[in-house]
Amino acid sequence: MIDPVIETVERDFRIIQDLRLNLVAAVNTHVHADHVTGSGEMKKKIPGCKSMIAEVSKAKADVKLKPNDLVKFGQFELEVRSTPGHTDGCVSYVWHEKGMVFTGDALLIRGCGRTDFQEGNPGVLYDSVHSQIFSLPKHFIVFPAHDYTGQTMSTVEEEVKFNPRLKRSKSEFIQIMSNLKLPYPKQIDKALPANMVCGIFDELETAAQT
Ligand SMILES: N[C@@H](CCC(=O)N[C@@H](CSS)C(=O)NCC(=O)O)C(=O)O
Ligand SMILES: [Fe+2]
Repeated sequence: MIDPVIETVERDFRIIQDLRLNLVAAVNTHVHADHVTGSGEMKKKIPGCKSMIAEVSKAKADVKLKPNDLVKFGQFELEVRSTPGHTDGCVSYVWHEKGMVFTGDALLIRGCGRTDFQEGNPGVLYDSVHSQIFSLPKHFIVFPAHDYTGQTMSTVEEEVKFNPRLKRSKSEFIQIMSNLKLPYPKQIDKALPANMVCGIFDELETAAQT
């Protein structure tokens, strides 16, 4: 499961049970700022499920991923590609056999992750997306972490052609990203510390007491 969300853990757990699946991993694309990860709660429900996130993020997890690592599940595997720029620890997961890429907040549909907090850097993000995602075969399906218009997927070809930010030159992109003036995510103050400890609030309390 990629980027589980704490509020939907019960729902997702029921689906996993209905389908008689064995969840081997709760993998995160980055330390999210707008919601708390469900990785820790899912691990409590499914012993053996391992939480994963990029080592660079410095967040707690069972498996700290490095670029080019392979996340294996059943007969399949996801390739970990480092795509910093929204945060330093952002990764995208490429499922080569199925022609899919899970881009987190690095590449959104006709957009991209903001670069005005955490370790945001528009130049770095531009290079990440162009070198690690736009270099994939054009038919690969793009699944981002968010969409604010109800869309769920795109393709590499569509984003190369139509992404209004990333189809431009690097200097134009940096200019656009520096002038977005977006409001801060509502949950940021709660989400960032919680996501450093797998979304488990008990761990936060323990850390505060020591
Ligand atoms: N309104 C939402 C937060 C919206 C937001 O800032 N989204 C982030 C991704 S979550 S870190 C983003 O990068 N947006 C890019 C954009 O162009 O909108 C909330 O309050 O949670
Ligand atoms: Fe994010």
